[in-house]
Amino acid sequence: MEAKISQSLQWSTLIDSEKIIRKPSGSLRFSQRYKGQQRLQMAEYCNLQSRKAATWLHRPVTLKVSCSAQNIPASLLESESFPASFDEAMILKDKLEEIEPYLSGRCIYLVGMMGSGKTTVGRILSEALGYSFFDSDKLIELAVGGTTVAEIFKLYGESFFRDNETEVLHKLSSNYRLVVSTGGGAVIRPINWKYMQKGISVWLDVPLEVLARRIAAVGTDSRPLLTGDGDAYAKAFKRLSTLLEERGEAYSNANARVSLENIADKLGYVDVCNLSPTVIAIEALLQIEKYLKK
Ligand SMILES: Nc1ncnc2c1ncn2[C@@H]1O[C@H](COP(=O)(O)OP(=O)(O)O)[C@@H](O)[C@H]1O
Ligand SMILES: O=C(O)C1=C[C@@H](OP(=O)(O)O)[C@@H](O)[C@H](O)C1
Repeated sequence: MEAKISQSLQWSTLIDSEKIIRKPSGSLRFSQRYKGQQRLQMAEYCNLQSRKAATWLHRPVTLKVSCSAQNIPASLLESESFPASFDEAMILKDKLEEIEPYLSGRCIYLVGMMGSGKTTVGRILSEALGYSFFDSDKLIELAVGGTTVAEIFKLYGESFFRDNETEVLHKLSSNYRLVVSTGGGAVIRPINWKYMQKGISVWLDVPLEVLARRIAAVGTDSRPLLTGDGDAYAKAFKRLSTLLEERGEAYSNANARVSLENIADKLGYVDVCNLSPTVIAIEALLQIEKYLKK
């Protein structure tokens, strides 16, 4: 595992606050899981960061979302905050500074299965970039007079929902500096890709068991394609696996892929559930950078 991490120097920049504790003296204490070469890489990285950001306080950092965009109702501008650890937020900002000039204001579209974290990670990215955040489902709900996604499916059917989804993506595509969390099924229509191609698409690739666990935890009421009787986890898992079979190829059209399994592997984690949304956002930026430099 250590060999893998030392091979990938860029991963020394992914620092989990659970593993590194900053002492009041400014020195760093590592958990038992970090050894040898890994510790050296992280210490180097942290020292560099400390010099760069000497005025930062050692406390959780809240990245605030700031929003404004053309043709989009003010009521839909998101204002939620998401707390990140000091180290994670610092690394995210640092990476952003590097790649922002190459983005040239292009929108970022997050695609992926239901529960993959498009909304959670999207908010973090938008806030750090100073971009506006939009959840396409919310825009569809507004377009249908405030009707929820679940009600739209029930009252008008899926194809009506999909037509509205396409229309929303069309409208969004004329904007700049947006991060958009798309619905899990947006990838199935080629026309939607045509609109998303004006920006950069990022696939959040999350193992099925994790998706099912997250969805079972919050319930399936707001996700009409997953509703039904029985155990919430088993039901979500079964339905999601069918959907993933149908859509797997479509997701891989995205410009960048963020695989939680790859991140966990590179960081030496056994369980992908230990990956914070900010760490996932950092990996998204690394993959966007890779795409931009191709
Ligand atoms: N990295 C993460 N670790 C733990 N829980 C997460 C993570 N990312 C998202 N979640 C949780 O999973 C659920 C679905 O996330 P969400 O961002 O709404 O996904 P999507 O927009 O892709 O449907 C939410 O309850 C959210 O809090
Ligand atoms: O996968 C899908 O087909 C859907 C995903 C949902 O969005 P999230 O991915 O944000 O849950 C929502 O658009 C609708 O329930 C259909």
